[in-house]
Amino acid sequence: MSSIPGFNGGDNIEESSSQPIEIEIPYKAEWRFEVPFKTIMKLTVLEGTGEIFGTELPSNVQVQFSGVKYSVYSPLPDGCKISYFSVPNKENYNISSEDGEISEYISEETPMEQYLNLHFALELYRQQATLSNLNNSNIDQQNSKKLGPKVLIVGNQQSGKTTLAKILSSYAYKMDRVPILVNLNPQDGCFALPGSITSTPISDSFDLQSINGWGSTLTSGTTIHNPKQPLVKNYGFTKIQENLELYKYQVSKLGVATLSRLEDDLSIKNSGLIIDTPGLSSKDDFLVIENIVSDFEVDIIVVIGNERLSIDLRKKFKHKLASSHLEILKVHKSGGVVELEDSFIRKTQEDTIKEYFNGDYRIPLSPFKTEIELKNFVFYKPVELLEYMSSLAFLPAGDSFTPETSEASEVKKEDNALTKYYNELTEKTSSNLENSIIAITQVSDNNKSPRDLLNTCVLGYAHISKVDETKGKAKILLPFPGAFPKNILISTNVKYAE
Ligand SMILES: Nc1ncnc2c1ncn2[C@@H]1O[C@H](COP(=O)(O)OP(=O)(O)OP(=O)(O)O)[C@@H](O)[C@H]1O
Repeated sequence: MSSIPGFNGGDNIEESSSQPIEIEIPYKAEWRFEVPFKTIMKLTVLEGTGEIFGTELPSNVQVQFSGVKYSVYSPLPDGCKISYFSVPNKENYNISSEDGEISEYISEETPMEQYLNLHFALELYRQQATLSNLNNSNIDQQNSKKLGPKVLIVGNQQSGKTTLAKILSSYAYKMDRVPILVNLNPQDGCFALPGSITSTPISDSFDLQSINGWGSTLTSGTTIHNPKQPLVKNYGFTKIQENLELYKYQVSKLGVATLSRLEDDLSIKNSGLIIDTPGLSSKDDFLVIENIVSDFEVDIIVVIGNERLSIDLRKKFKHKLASSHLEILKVHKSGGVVELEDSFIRKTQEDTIKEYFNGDYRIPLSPFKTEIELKNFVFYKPVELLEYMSSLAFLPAGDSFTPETSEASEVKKEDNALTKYYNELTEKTSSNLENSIIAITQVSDNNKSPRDLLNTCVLGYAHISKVDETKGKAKILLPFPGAFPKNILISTNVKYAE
């Protein structure tokens, strides 16, 4: 690994841009680089073709990155020549835990060819689906696959799952497909904010320069890239263990909605799904994997670099494998995958939230600040399951088994349906609300049906920056101007300070 000559550590921030460096990336090799948050790398492809996780970089156009660990792959025999230099990122210059140097190296050992072969195998299934949907009346209904492949990517934490999901969806898009990318890792904000799970038809290339490299969300104003229309379910935490029941519930609802989206649109139907997951690799996680397989009618599981997991999954799903309802494939983990520190993940989450409200250097947005009267709004909060379990421990023995008459018990059952998922916030205090990301649901605030609240999608997000308990008011930030909808709001456990 080398560092950039000429980068002087910030003694003179204004003048410390480095000398440009040119790199020749040989055919089928990748140039891996890490840019700290306190540095901006400005990169230009001078000759040939270079792609970052399947998305081609424009030729002779400068792009910039900060706080990323990426690689430029050279897919064509002409190779790829790039030039880059760095400047300090003044916004992040005070991060003391990292040094400002870019690290980089060229690797010829990359699994990209294997990933490309996997893409072509998936493309064959897409062609079959396309053909069978063209001739739908004449073909043997039983044997023809009418949907594109529904691919689930699993593996250890930080094994390159998201990267593979990016590569497969980018390559599919390049072949004029519109796969739905499903993100089931609430740690990432994929066309939404962290704390959500999403499914998004990919009808455009990813915007590499945006945070996480996905692209714009549906916020205000025009955007450089065609904004995607994600289906967003709120989970409210960034780790699935915090309320596994709520997570599984939301995954299953997202599955239903995604499969019906698939049926609605022929090009999506032919293209199928690519599902990214959080690290699910131990036997305890098998139930979650099993749920996802059935919720999304998965027909291909791709295991990244974990032989034991792929063997265990084969045992688990032996009936589905025997009846050809499922295939399990194993691919190599890339040597370029980096283990991310918690502080890096947290900073990326903060930047995702910031970009949602404020845009980026290309299109700055002007978020809308307003004040609301708390008593006019209904807030719920996702339950931390551990908290819920300990509250149950205080119940007098036998209470929950008291028999009840049918009508009253139905009403109670409906009320109870929510208790392990969401609680209504009766005290709208600063400790409950300040610095929280608020998910705006589609449910109007006079609808108190627990099921509707559980089944709703997220319309958008707001941020509460200040709560004045004495006045009963809160300062709120919205990505768009206009009246704040009187819908039920969910105060998530995702925190952000402006
Ligand atoms: N070939 C590569 N070269 C350089 N960096 C890479 C490469 N592949 C992946 N990375 C980086 O490694 C980090 C981890 O990869 P990724 O997010 O794909 O893993 P993951 O399995 O999805 O992680 P998680 O379990 O946290 O969801 C990311 O910052 C990613 O950009």
